[in-house]
Amino acid sequence: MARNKFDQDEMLDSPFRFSDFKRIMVYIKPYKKQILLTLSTILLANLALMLGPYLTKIAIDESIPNQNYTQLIILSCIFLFTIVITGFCMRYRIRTINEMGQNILETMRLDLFKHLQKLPFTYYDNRPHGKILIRVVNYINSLSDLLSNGLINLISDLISLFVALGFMLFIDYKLTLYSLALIPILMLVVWVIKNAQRKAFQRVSNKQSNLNAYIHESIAGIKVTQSFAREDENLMIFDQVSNGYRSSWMTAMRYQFLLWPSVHNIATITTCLVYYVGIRELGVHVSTGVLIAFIGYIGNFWNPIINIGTFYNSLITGTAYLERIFETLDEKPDVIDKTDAYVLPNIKGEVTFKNVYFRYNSEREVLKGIDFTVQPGESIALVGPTGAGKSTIISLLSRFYNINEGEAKIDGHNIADVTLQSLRAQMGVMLQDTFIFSGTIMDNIRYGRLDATDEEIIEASKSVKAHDFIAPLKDGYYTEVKERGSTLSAGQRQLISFARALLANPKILILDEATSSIDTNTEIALQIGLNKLLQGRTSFIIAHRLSTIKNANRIFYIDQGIIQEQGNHEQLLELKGLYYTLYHSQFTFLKAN
Ligand SMILES: Nc1ncnc2c1ncn2[C@@H]1O[C@H](COP(=O)(O)OP(=O)(O)OP(=O)(O)O)[C@@H](O)[C@H]1O
Repeated sequence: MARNKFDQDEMLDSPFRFSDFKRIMVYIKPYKKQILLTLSTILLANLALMLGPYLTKIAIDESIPNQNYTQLIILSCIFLFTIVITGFCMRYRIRTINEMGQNILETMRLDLFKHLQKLPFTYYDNRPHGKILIRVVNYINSLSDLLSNGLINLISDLISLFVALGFMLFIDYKLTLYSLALIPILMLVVWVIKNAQRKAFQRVSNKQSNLNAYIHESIAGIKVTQSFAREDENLMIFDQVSNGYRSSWMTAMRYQFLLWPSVHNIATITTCLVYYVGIRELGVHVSTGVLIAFIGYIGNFWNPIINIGTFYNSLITGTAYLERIFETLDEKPDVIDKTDAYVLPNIKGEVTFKNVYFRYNSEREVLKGIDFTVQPGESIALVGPTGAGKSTIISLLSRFYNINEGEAKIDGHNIADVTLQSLRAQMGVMLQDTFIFSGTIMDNIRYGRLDATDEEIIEASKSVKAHDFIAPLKDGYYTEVKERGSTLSAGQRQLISFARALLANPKILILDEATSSIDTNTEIALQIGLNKLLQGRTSFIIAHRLSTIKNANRIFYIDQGIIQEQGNHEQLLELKGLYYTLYHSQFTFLKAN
């Protein structure tokens, strides 16, 4: 899959089908009891509310003409009682519905986050992170109304509608038929605009996602933007993306507002029709009380229909978000445990790659037949030009991606056959882009081994020379660092990640450009600690600095996805091949500087 960009609409893998509402039921099911209870209170409130016009009819047609004041007082008391009941029911309903809605959203958000944590690197490689973020935060929040109020309101409105209809039929069935005369027209309007409205909201969700992706990317790259004074250019791009969102929204609203006036106009025309017929028949077939009560019921009949129209609109909007949420949940993690995966026993650290081929996407082979065996405790330096495939080799060893052909084994266990957890738990990995999380320095080092004591953390930090800069800080190891470690220098971030990788006491240590931003003096000191630490561990070190490379037991010179040369420093120099050229070009460069 080609990488999606902020200005590219995402294609939907499978559009939302209305049968997918069954999936939502999974989230709603645990609240069956609350829903039933809420619906009962709604029914009670409706019955109480509907009694009002009927009481008015009795008062007008019987109590007032007969001057029956006792009956009038009783009717007033019953009316008052119905108002109190309605009030209590409404209060219960609002509280329960909101609580339930938020619980449903929380579960959904949790499921989504849980799933995102399992998705492979390829998923994140292929789309802007802003487009993932918007699904967990905005899209889920946008469903709030639909899943809480929306659904209950729909049922409640349907109840109101049928209760009102029942009362209307009971009072005068002819007037009731007049009230329903224009319903088919309303249904026709909904049917005609349905598809266009749905497409319009899919577009809105896409444009909103694009906007989010651009904002996310712009914030992440703000330092580069300001360094290159690209603000005006970026503002123009932002304006375009934002304008795309605005116009998609306006189009969607146009469809939405087609429905609203249709419902309102039909409601008004129907009420006029009932007035017209009612007044014409007044005194013949229809009494004043019946007409007044009927007009009351017409309101109670059309209000739910108007509300259902609103629900329908939010359903269409919500569907555009739901299909994106379900799409993410349906994304199959391809790097997963096999059904019969077993726990990798404690390893010694022998690593074998057998004829490994790999490509990130179908276009180009990045590794072409990588073959090697590394003995436990051996340290391997991977060198070679940029883009040669060095990081890819170590990504495969941690099984961040699945190998396309060939196999990788640790102590004879194929890494594809063991559980990911047991595999990764025995490796200390320090990737090229060191990541620092918000929290204290202590939290950051402890990240990979939560049960590590403070002493162990300090010891690991001392080994990698991180202690030297942490100790003098005002709060030492408890110094708060910001997200991505923006308050630390690049070298300091590397030292923290280094300590983090070591703390796990791994049998296999993977260091990708671990020391590239560390000054030479610190690196020399670090090297002494590192040599000690590497003893008894298998290590793969990607480095461009010769000092780090020279100390390795073996050096693999990688180019174009192939191990072109291997051996120790002296052997490779004697070979007078690619490594020799690299060494001499660096050496000459260093001397010249
Ligand atoms: N996530 C990815 N998706 C697609 N292609 C990738 C991805 N990561 C790397 N590549 C491509 O694979 C090739 C090998 O990349 P790799 O990162 O392994 O190189 P490297 O030898 O570690 O380079 P460097 O020394 O610059 O870090 C490169 O051509 C790169 O463009």
